[in-house]
Amino acid sequence: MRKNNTNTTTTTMAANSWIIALASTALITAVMIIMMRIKKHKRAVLPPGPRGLPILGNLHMLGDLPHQDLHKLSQKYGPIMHIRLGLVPTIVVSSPKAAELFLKTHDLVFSGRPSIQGSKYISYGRKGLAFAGYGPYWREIRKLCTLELFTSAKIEMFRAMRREEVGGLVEVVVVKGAAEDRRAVCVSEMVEKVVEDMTYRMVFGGKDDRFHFRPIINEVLAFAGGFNVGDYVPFLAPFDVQGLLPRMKAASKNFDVVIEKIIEEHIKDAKEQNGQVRDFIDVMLSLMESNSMKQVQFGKDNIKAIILDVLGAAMDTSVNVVNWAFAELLRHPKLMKRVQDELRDVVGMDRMVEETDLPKLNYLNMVIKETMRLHPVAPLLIPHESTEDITINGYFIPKKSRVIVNVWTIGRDPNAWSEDAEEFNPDRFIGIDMDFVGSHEFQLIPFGSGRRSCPGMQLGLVEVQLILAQLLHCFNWELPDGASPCDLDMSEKFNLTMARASSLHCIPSYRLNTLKTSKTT
Ligand code: HEM
Repeated sequence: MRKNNTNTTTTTMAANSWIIALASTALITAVMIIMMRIKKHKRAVLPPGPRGLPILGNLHMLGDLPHQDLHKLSQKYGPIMHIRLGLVPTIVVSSPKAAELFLKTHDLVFSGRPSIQGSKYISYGRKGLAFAGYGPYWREIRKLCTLELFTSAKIEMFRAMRREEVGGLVEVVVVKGAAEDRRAVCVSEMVEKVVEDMTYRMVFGGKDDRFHFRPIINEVLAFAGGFNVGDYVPFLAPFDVQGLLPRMKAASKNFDVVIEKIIEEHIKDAKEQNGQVRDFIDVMLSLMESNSMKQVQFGKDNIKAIILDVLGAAMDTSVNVVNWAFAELLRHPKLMKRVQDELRDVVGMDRMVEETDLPKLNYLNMVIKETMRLHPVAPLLIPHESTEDITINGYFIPKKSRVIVNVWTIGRDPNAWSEDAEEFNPDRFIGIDMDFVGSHEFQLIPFGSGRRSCPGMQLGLVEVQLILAQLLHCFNWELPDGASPCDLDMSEKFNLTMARASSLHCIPSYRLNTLKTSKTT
């Protein structure tokens, strides 16, 4: 008995020594790993930046126009700057060279998107594209969008629809007599309406009274672009100090009710259509039925989230480019005349512009580039997030840092654009082969660049070119009440996208020899 007890005690002691030895080894390894990380971090310093407050960090330094506040800070701290938004380390990138490092050289590391509190409402729990984190899900959805929705074939498929809608825009101005009576019209409202209608027809196959998606799109953009304290100071999230959540919940519920009905109608109609695809919903429903996605269980929520992304991404962006270009041309009547002279030479005065004319309108295309340089519609892109620790130019950037690329500053960089960078001068593009995604030393990137760049760029550009060309070809425009072009208000309003703070009102007068619209040609 005693012997037995002694044996058990010896076995227990041996087991204990093993446990102690293992625990000590684990502890020493853990301490060594931590020491190595500390050492690594000590060697690599964070990029320079302003000191922040406890908890809030630098949030208090950002006002209604955060791109301008960040611009001023970057003038002091340089093109790779570190700030803290609440508890979140944030890197602000503000020069073409720095943008190339983040969006090209190390694109893979910076292709993440931060998870935001509102994603439950604005993207059905990150089931769309724009707010999905980097990984197999995002890759599969991105492939769907680029191969099935925003292809050249789809852009072509909707050409007749765009012709009809933009032709209708001209008719409204003429038929309502504004051009004849020399009455001012609200150009911003007209452009917003035509882009909305084109988007609805492309996504849903029609436009009807149920589609009042503008309010939810505004809420989505406000939530995604606004600086929601809960996203930066997680322990404050449950308190919703800015009162954003109830607004968001209501908007997303309204959207869901309408979109559910529209999808159900499409499912019913599909049976009678014999598989004929009319719009984006049809495309996605056929993918849902074929069950062909490898990584993704593709269901109705995925379709809804993608639709919400497309509406958010397509409606405000093109409208803002047209509005800013129109405003710059009103401010520079000589440049407006050059665009109109080009239209007269290329298209003639006996017919309206067709999409086949667009590639020949070189000067108009330079005007659009110059507009997007000075007035990028997403001045801070959509925030990116680093997916691992990385050291760039000797600066340590921790995993899960938010990365903001200030395209607004890049478009004004005097080293890239010379001393007249603040001037609106489309001629600066003469003889320079520069695309919109950084082909020329990353100077012009209004659609971003790399993996997360805009997949709808071609579609957006066609819409912008067509609307601008048609409005400038069919009408001469002047400001009402004898206002001087240099008095035109050019203030900005930030809501993830950057709109004009005030609407554009101007007086049209008809320019073509005959009234040939979509109905008569
Ligand atoms: C002139 C019009 C447009 C401009 C200036 C524009 C600009 C942008 C920008 C700056 C981004 C973010 C890039 C980044 O974070 O690095 C983006 C993303 C996106 N855009 Fe556009 N866009 C336009 C039109 C469109 C259109 C017409 C569509 C679809 C019909 C679209 C769909 C998207 C989507 C889905 C994303 C998210 C991509 C992702 O996260 O993978 N955009 N766009």
